[in-house]
Amino acid sequence: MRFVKMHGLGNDYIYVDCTHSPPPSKPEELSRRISDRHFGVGSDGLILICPSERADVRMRIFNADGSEAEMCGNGIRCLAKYVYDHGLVRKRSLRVETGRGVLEVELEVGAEGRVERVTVNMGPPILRAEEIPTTLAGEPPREAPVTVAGRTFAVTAVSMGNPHAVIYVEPEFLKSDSPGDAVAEWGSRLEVAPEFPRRVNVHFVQVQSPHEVTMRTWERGSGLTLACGTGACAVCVAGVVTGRTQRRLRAHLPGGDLDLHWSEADNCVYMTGPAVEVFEGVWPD
Ligand SMILES: N[C@H](CCC[C@H](N)C(=O)O)C(=O)O
Repeated sequence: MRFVKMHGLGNDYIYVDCTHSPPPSKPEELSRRISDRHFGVGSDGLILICPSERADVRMRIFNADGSEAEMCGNGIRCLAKYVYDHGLVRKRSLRVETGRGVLEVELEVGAEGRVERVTVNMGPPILRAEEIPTTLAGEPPREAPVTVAGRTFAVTAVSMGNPHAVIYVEPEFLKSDSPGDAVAEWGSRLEVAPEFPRRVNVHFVQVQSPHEVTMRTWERGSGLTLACGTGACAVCVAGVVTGRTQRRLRAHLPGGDLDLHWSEADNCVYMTGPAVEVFEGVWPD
């Protein structure tokens, strides 16, 4: 099976072009095996590029643990780059079918004729607790207490098609060495908190200014990642509903920066960032 390795700010996935060949029979199992960073290729998960009857192309995304997610922000930017650069769809405005519906994507093509940066209309945030889903109260739940292993966190919950828990922290919490990694220790516990019946992506955020944050992520189904596109969108929304940051936001993630805008005009969240193709390979069938 031919694959392409791509990443968005170091959030790396294995991409399989299924537009002219049948998809893998067991994508959940394939994602677990191919994502393993020692016994497989190594990635945060698997993304299938599929035909669509509603859009130019369809994206299916599987986390490293094999669970299928509704949406992936870094993934959709790379998928759009792939279909343009590889000549599948030579348009600079694309429509991509995802688990949360059809999304509009705008491509920025560089001097060599390849896509370098992508802007995605990620759609409106989902704020009703039962749609996130969460048992926390609020629309959305704002800085609501969630206790895991005896420690209570103030959680703002938002969905971008997939569920997100946003927690504002002091700078030292984000350091990955002092001692051990608090993001991994507490993110892994919060991921499976009973308040989130479908688990949750967990983001720890330090506010620099009303237009700038630093964040680190523990992803549902993949653990620590260098960036999370839907998570950065959720952080943009959480900042507005908690009054901590503005509708235009730059998020500094370990893998780099994303620019977010939660538009007042259409209630949609726009995300802009890079997409990189690293190498092609063949996985034994
Ligand atoms: N782990 C996520 C899917 C990947 C999202 C992330 N990589 C992004 O860039 O949005 C979930 O289970 O909802």
